[in-house]
Amino acid sequence: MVGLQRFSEEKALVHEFGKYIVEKQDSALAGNANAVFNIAISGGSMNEALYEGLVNDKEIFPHIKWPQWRIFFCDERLVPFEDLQSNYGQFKKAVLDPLVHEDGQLNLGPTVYTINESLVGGGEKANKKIAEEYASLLPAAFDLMLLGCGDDGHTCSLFPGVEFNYLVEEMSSKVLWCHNSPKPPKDRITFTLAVIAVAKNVCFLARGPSKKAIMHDVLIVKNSELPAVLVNEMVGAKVTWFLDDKAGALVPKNC
Ligand SMILES: O=C(O)[C@H](O)[C@@H](O)[C@H](O)[C@H](O)COP(=O)(O)O
Repeated sequence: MVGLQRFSEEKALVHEFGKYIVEKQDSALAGNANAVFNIAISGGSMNEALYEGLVNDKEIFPHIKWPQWRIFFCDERLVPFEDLQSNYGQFKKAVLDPLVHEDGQLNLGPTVYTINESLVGGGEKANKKIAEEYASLLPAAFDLMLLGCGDDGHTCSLFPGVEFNYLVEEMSSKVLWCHNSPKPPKDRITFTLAVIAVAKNVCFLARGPSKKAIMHDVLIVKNSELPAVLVNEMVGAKVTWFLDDKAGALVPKNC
């Protein structure tokens, strides 16, 4: 059974989302000054929530131990970092750049693990190498994984449909090259379910009316053809969903 947090106010949602992340940080770092917090993040609307809930929230910001953070991307588009489609590029603009001088001080940043940009555009062999190299950087288990859910039920770049079974069914590799993403760009890398399955905590964030139907399919119908449902089934009690009322309009509040 997954956890569900519901909000009618966006401000309350991002604040509680920030609090949840700090709680997971604190348990990862507890009692060990040399410990690190391994966190994996998704692209899209996640960036704005991370900025609002962590950097721009005056109550949360002082509790974040940025130098101990190790940040990875659950999926990445195989484009140069300055391309608007790059998840790292977007995260840098939305979170890392404002973080540097937030609160009138110099904040020593987290360590951020990107794909090897020098291999981008190198064709099939290079794309597979990007995935392999990225897999070799991953920790044995993430302390926290922050996921989004597309309107079609995809998460990371694990899409529903038989043509994507090669991604969803792979359990022996941690990161794969996705060569046929239905959302541009078609070339990406993605974590596999093998990485998600061993994460200590998994958190989904879904906001806005475009998520209404899919949230019903994921949380009520539990259609197991949807990758987001596979995550719920595999990770169970370690999963928490943060939903606003628009996304959760068809999900009863007490479910
Ligand atoms: O790179 C990506 O495309 C994302 O990592 C992807 O899995 C995202 O999380 C969902 O598409 C939801 O995105 P939104 O929250 O923007 O709807």
